[in-house]
Amino acid sequence: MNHDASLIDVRGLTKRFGTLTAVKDLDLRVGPGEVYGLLGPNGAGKTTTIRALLGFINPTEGSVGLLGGHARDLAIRRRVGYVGGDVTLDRNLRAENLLTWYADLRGGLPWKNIEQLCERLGLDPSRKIGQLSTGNRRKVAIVQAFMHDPDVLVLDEPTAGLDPLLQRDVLDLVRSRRSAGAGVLYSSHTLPEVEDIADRIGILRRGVLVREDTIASLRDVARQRLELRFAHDIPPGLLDGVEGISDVVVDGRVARVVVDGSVAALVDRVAGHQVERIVSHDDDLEDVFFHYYQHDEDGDAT
Ligand SMILES: Nc1ncnc2c1ncn2[C@@H]1O[C@H](COP(=O)(O)OP(=O)(O)OP(=O)(O)O)[C@@H](O)[C@H]1O
Repeated sequence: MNHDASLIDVRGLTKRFGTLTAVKDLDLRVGPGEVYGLLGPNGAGKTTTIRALLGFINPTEGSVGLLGGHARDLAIRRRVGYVGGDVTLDRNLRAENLLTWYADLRGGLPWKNIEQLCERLGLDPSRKIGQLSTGNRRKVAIVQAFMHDPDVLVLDEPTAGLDPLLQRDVLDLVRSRRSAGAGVLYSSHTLPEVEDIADRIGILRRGVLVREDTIASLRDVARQRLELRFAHDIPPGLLDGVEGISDVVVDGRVARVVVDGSVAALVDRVAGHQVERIVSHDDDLEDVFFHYYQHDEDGDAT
């Protein structure tokens, strides 16, 4: 196992495509045994960062370090596992042939390792890639990324197209590598996907890392949306002036509110009014962005 302080070490990365700055002056480090969630809306620069890190494109400025070297060094590449956002695989190959090819690239691996991973994910490796469903093709990509117990994992939206059970399996695989000391860069659109697994997260917006923090701190800026369903029509004014709630919409027996912080005042107010059901939705990432940007006038990349 590697003992470098940072397994992933991006310094001052800027990538321009013509006049567009896709990533601007990005610093990002991932240490051993750490999962870093890289979040951002479409076009924020996540994939560009990853492509630069893996040496697929050259930085305009700055440097990208992997395992104390560069991804173009084959000895380093062999210790990295990568799942790309777009999985393009040769449709005529059988999954097992493709996986063997990847194993050979990495200096050969026991087929038993690959078989175990396929079993764990419920993938039949004798099928042709072209005959597999989108989710099963993604499993092939996941098997090749994890088959060699990599010291660094770079995962660009790895669970897109997978059902929730498989998403959980993938997260378990990530956890096992983390326990073994690997560093993981995990890009996603959504906070819920990474919040259970990431140790730290960074939010990219228009190529700029506008926030880097632990999940707990980030959650502080997320608000909670509640839907309360009453047994009877809601009395007029019932939800007026409740501390910490806003955006109140009352429609017959249903009220929708946004809660900032504690729900105590709201619960006190509706006590005795026969609330039958309360459904809670945490803010999704876009809402967190929105909320966050209200306090971040300088977070623009351009
Ligand atoms: N090869 C390229 N040539 C020109 N522009 C590019 C190229 N690659 C990316 N871009 C632009 O750079 C910006 C960042 O794109 P990138 O794919 O890194 O975002 P992303 O955060 O991964 O988005 P998504 O979540 O949609 O995959 C976008 O505006 C995109 O159009």
